[in-house]
Amino acid sequence: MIAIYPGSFDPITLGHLDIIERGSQLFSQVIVAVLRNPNKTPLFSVQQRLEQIRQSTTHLDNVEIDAFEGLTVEYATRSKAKVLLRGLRAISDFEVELQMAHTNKTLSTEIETVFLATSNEYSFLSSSVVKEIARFGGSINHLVPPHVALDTYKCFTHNQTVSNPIKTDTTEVTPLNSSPNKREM
Ligand SMILES: Nc1ncnc2c1ncn2[C@@H]1O[C@H](COP(=O)(O)OP(=O)(O)OP(=O)(O)O)[C@@H](O)[C@H]1O
Ligand SMILES: CC(C)(COP(=O)(O)O)[C@@H](O)C(=O)NCCC(=O)NCCS
Ligand SMILES: [Mg+2]
Repeated sequence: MIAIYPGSFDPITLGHLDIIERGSQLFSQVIVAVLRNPNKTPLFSVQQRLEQIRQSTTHLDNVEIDAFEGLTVEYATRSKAKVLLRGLRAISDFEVELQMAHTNKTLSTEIETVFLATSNEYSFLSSSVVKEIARFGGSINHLVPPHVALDTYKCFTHNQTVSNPIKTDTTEVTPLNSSPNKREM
């Protein structure tokens, strides 16, 4: 059975990756689908996000990456998917997700929404949190894959003084204000 995992993924986090990995154990194929949303101003272009997700999921044979516009259920029907996979972190997610699931059911009775509960260690984690931390020079190495950390730091370097240049070829990426000399007490 094919499942779509739709979302913004701006950028992909370890929380998303956890849902993708667990979903890939449950379904024959998982399509991670980035919504082309003209109403949002994302940090990363759709193309960048697709590449970030692709690099994060090379170890998963039955995971595909795609972008779509319009209604998710219509995209799911075109893709021959029967399931929309979504993650739940908290009650706040539940309210929004339940409304979305019910709305989608009115649009297509064929497609079911399946929720996976977040893993404990990622229950606080969102793309917004990652961007907020990176914007202020904090470390996001424990929150996103290394190449995504690098991309994200780069986005925020143009208007900041970087005392520790970001490494480009390692798995540990240096946050903007990680130098103790730069820290103001
Ligand atoms: N840490 C996480 N654990 C489980 N599910 C998650 C986690 N982060 C996001 N999700 C789920 O992934 C799907 C796509 O979410 P989305 O792209 O909005 O990410 P987000 O982290 O919520 O970003 P934003 O802060 O921009 O809303 C949603 O179903 C969301 O509930
Ligand atoms: C893309 C998404 C799944 C939400 O993703 P998000 O959790 O990243 O905000 C939702 O906004 C969506 O399905 N948008 C496409 C339009 C649509 O199908 N709307 C009806 C369901 S509310
Ligand atoms: Mg969200």
